[in-house]
Amino acid sequence: MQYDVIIPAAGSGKRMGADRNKLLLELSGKPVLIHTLEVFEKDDACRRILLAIKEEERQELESLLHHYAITKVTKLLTGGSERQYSVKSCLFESDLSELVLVHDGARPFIHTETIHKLVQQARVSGAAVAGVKVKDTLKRVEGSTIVETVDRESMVAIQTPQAFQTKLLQKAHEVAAADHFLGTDESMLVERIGTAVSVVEASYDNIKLTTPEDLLFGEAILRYRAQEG
Ligand SMILES: Nc1ccn([C@@H]2O[C@H](COP(=O)(O)OP(=O)(O)OP(=O)(O)O)[C@@H](O)[C@H]2O)c(=O)n1
Ligand SMILES: C[C@](O)(CO)[C@H](O)COP(=O)(O)O
Repeated sequence: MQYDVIIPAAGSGKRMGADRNKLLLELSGKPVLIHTLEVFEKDDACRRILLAIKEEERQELESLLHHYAITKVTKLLTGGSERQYSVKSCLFESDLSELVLVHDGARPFIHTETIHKLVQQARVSGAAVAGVKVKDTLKRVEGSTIVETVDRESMVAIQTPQAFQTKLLQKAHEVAAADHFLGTDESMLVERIGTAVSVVEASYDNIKLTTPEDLLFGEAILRYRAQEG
């Protein structure tokens, strides 16, 4: 089944501590965002990519898209001050596919296999998100004091992509806006309107490049994949 993907890329990367949007930093000589876009460019099931950007980066991004022959980005939309607003800026475009994925520009290592599992699941149940089992022991704290140990068997660490029937995600965003609710992912918005969201097991290497050491992990993932072919 074909899908459209919304890629929020309008952040500033404060936790990365670089002097520019972290998506423009290079991994193995190529901007992070291009690594992410290439996954969807190569996936035949992806019909088009809607990119939320910062206006001041429009020119630079347009020339990168041209240079790396990314043809599926049909529109660069102006993002917002929060990730949720950036996603929303793309979500009400005309002629969206029945199924829409949201994927962070900052997660360049997503596997096509995971994308297809999500599409398949969302087609059946309406909403499916990528996640992995938690590996660490989890504790709830107050200040620096442990209050309890959380049962990790029932915990997953949620990633993107997150796949939804488009009308469902549009409704979830409209309700969130009316309630002035701000979430850290799309699933939260869908959960709060009472729709069940399925989790599809993804990969530990689908990391989000967030803090400086993630760039080292990212280089290692690319080296490993190059060796593996
Ligand atoms: N106002 C925002 C904030 C974030 N994003 C995007 O959402 C994704 C995930 O966000 P995050 O990793 O938090 O990126 P930043 O907001 O850039 O990082 P930070 O919170 O450290 O500033 C990134 O692709 C980022 O570009 C966005 O489109 N618009
Ligand atoms: C959407 C997300 O990637 C799921 O793990 C994550 O919540 C985004 O985090 P952010 O740092 O709040 O943008």
